[in-house]
Amino acid sequence: MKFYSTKSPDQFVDIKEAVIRSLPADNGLYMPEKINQLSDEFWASWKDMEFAEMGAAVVKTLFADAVPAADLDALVKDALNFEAPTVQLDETTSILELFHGPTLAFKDFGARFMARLMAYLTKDDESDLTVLVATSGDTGGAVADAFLGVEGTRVVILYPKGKVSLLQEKQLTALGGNITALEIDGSFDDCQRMVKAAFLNDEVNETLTSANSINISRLVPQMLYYFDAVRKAGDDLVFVVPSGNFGNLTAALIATQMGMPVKHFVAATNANDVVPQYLDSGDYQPRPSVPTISNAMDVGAPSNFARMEEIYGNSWEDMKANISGYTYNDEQTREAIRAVKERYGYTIDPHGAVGWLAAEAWKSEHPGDHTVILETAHPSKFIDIMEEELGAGSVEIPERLAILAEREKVATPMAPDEAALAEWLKENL
Ligand SMILES: N[C@@H](CCOP(=O)(O)O)C(=O)O
Repeated sequence: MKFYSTKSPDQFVDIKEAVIRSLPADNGLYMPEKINQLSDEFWASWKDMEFAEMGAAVVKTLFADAVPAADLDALVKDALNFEAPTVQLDETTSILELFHGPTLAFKDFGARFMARLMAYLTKDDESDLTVLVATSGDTGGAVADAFLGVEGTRVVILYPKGKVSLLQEKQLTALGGNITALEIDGSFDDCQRMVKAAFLNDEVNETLTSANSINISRLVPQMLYYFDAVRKAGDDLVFVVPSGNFGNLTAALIATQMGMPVKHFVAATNANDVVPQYLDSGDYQPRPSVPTISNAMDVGAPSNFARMEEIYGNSWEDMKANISGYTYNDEQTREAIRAVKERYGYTIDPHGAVGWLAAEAWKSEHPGDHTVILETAHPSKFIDIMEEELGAGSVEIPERLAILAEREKVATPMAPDEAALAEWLKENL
């Protein structure tokens, strides 16, 4: 199995180049040369397998001979040591809880697998690896946790000053060791732009690798919880995906290309609604992001839109036949947090609340459809918002997060400037 850049479909690289280099020199995104179909044998037994076993079967099919099957098997099973349970709110509404990993967000699936795959692919290399990552809230914490203490690696996290929650910030800045945080005086888009510029800068990119969803290996394990939900709840589901950089939805699209049955996808966004607007108009206009209470989705130029276009052969009509977009503001999100609690007794985080609103909107137009809302992070990560809406003490903070809350924040301030990052990398790597 080889990989090509969305901007150079005739040039191929091997898995090591795709995963470690992460961003092609032409600034496209890597895609597998071919999406392999799951076999009849898989479909005959997938419902009887353990989660990690089924996940390993899917990953082995997608990556084919790029990594020996026994090694991939071990990597996936070691990474996926937690579940993605489904909670049914009513007959047509389920929540897919993706926050049971170590940092309480869906990013743990991708980050844990990616860290293990990178270690495997570079085991014979002499030079150290610098993992550069931009975050609007959850990715940074998951990547830091996945690489913490891993010898020969250093993680450098860029996050937008004042635009992540207090507990998310502690996950980025309080671990110490091989984790360094850069606090950028700008937006997530500035962080993402600075990271991409560093990859294209030959003076600093030698040992850099990306842990954002521009890295194809981040997306692969994110397919697996969709498969799990389908095998538990049926093949006519409508997945409602709270979206920012669109890696989560892109992973689901790759899963459908491998043969996973699904009825429809709903992309739910906050005010950063570039993709829903595209789905409405056919006109893609990335623009600077605005801060919201569902901060992990504050993305104005979603990286994975290029992969989505590739999957649909640049056809707006085909994309909108499979994906519908809905968008909500903060006031509506706050109301939804209260409504879900009152109606179902369920505590939903601001990102899931945006998803719930979109699910309600979809069902008002398609009564009877079974919507599965991806709950991308644990509500305690947004404790201030949750307590404003549901009252003090309404959400318990799991111990692994509470411990970090007590630690000191350590971050280096930086201007939202590509040259400043390049200078810092030259001095510090
Ligand atoms: N939503 C993300 C932003 C980065 O997206 P990624 O999926 O490309 O890592 C976050 O929480 O940091």
